[in-house]
Amino acid sequence: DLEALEHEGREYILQLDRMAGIRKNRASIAEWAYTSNITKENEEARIQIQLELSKQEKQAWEETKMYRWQDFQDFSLRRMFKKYSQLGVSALPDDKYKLLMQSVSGMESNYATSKICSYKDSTKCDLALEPDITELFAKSQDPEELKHLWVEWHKAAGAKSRANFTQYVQLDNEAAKLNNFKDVAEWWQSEYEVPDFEQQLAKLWEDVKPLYQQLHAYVRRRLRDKYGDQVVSARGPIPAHLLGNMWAQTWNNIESFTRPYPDKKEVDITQAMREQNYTALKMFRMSDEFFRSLNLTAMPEKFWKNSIIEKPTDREIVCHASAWDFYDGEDFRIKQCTTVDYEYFQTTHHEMGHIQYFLQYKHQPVIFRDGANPGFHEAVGDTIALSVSSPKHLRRVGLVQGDAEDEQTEINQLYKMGIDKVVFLPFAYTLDLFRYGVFRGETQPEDYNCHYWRLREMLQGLEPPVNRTEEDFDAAAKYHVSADVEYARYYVSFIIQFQFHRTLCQLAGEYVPEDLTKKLVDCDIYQSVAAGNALANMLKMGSSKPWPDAMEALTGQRAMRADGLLEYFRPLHEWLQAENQRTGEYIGWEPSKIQYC
Ligand SMILES: C=C(C[SeH])C(=O)N1CCC[C@H]1C(=O)O
Ligand SMILES: [Zn+2]
Repeated sequence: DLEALEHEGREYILQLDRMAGIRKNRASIAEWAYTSNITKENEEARIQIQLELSKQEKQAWEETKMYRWQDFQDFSLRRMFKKYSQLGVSALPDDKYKLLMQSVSGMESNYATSKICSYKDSTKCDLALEPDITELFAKSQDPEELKHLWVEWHKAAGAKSRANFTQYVQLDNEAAKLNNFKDVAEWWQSEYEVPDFEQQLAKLWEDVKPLYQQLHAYVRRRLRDKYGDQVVSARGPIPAHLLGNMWAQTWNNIESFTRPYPDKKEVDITQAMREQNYTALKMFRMSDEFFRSLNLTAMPEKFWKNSIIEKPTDREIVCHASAWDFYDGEDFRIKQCTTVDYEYFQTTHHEMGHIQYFLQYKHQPVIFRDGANPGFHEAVGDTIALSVSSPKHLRRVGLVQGDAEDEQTEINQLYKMGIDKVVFLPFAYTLDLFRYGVFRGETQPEDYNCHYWRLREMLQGLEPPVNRTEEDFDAAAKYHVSADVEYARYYVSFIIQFQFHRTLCQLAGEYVPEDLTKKLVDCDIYQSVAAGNALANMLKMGSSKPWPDAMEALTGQRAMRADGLLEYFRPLHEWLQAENQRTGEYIGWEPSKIQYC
C-alpha cells in the first residue's frame, strides 16, 4: 500500500542523500585543487573525477525515477525526490559531458591567467586582472590609459573564448533538453520556481529605471565636466571605460570626483584602512565578529586553516572571490585575492554571508543545502554589508571620524550607495538577457557582440570606447560568462537585500518609518540579536521550501519587490531630479555613434 511505499521511499532517499553528500564532497575537493592551483594535470584530474561522479549520479537517477514519489503525502519527501529526479549535465553521454567540461574549463583558465601590457611601459606585459588591472582601472583618470586597459583586457579574456563559448552553449543546451527543458534559459529560470520569472525581472527594471536614468544623467554631466565634451557627450551613452570598473557594473571608484557635495569632507575608507594597517585577516576577523554580534555562528576552526585569503605568489589560481561548502558539515572555505581596500571589505562580507548560509543550513539533507533561490545566497552578505557601510558603523569601527549627518552628507552617502547598488541592476539584467537570447538561438555566434552591446546601450546607457566587430567577444571578458555562472541571482540579490535590510533594521529598532531620528540610510544592525535570530531562522530553511515561504518568514512579503530599494534611495532620487532640472540635463540617451553591429 502507499503507506509502505512511502516509508520505503523515505529510507531510499535518505540513503541516496548521504551518498550524494560524499559525491559532492569529492567534487568540491577536486574543484578546489584545480582552482587553487591551475595546472594541466589538476584540470585533467578534476574532469576525470567529475566524469566518474556523473556516472554514479546517472546510476542513482535510474533507480530514483522508479519510485512513485508524486503520490507521496509528505511534502519534504516529495520535494527531495523532485530535486533528485533532475539529473543535470550528467545526463549527457560521457564524450559530450567531457567536451562540455573542457570548454568551460578552457574559458575559465584563460580568464584566470590572462595578462596584458602596461600602457605606460609597453615592455611590462605581466599585468593580471587582480590586483594589477583592477587597481589601475580604479585609480587612473587618463581616458587613453583606461581605453588601453579596456581594449587589451577584452581582447585577452573575451575574444579568446569565443570558440569555447559556442561549444559550451551547444552542449549545455543538449543537456537542458535531456532534462526536459527547451534550453538552458528555461533551466536557469526553473531555479526560481515561479512561472513568470522573466516578467518579474522586467517589472523590477521598470520600477527602478527612472532612478537609474536620473543617476546616469547626473554622472554623465560630472564626467563631461571632467573629461570634456569630446570624450563625454551631453546626450549620448557614457563611454564604458570611464566608470572606474572594467565592466562598469559599479561606479564606486569615480565617487571622489563626482559626489554631489565635494566640499563635504571626503570619506575615503580605503585610505583609512591602509593608515590603520588593515590586513586581509583583520578584514575577515571583523566580518566574523559582526556575524557573531548578531548571535549567528562563528567561523569554524577549519575555515581559518583551509581558506585562501591572499593571492599566492608561487602559482596561478582563480582569483575571482568564491565561498565553498564541502558538504561534510565542518569544512567551509573562502578563496579570494584580497587587497586592503573598501571594495574588498565589502566582498569579504559578501563571501562570509555565503559561509554563514552554509553553517545555518548544514543540518538539512544535502539536497536542501542551497539558497531558497540563487539570489538569496548572494543577498546574505550584502545585507550585512549595508549596515557595515553606514556612516554610523564606520564611525563605530573608527574608519570615519567626525560628527553625525547633515542633509548634504546624507545625499553624498546615498549617492555613494547608489553608484554601487542602483547602477549594478541594468548590468546584471544585461548579462542574463544576453545569455537567454544565446541559449534560445535568438542570438547566433555571428551576432554575439552586436546583441551584447545593443543591450548594454539600451539598458545601461553605455557605449564601447572604440568600435567593435565580431572578432571581439566582450561578454566573456566578465568572469561569470567565462565560468558558466548564472547572473540573474545578483539582480535578484540587489533587489531583495533591501527588503531584508528594511526588516532587520525594524527588528533592531534602527529604522522607524517617518521617524527622522531612525532613518533607513543610517541603520546599523550590529549587535542586534533580534535581527540575527530572525535572519538565522530564514537561513536555516535552505532550499527546503519554495523561496516565497522563506521571504515571508523573514519579511512578511511573499514576493521580490523594488519598494525596499526605492524607499532607501528616495531622498537621492528627489535630489537628482531637482539637480538635473537645475542644470537642464537631458534624461536618457540618444543612439550611440560608435560602430558595434
Ligand atoms: C563576489 C562574487 C562571488 Se559570488 C561576485 O561574483 N559578485 C558579487 C557582486 C556581483 C558579482 C560580481 O563580482 O560580478
Ligand atoms: Zn556571491
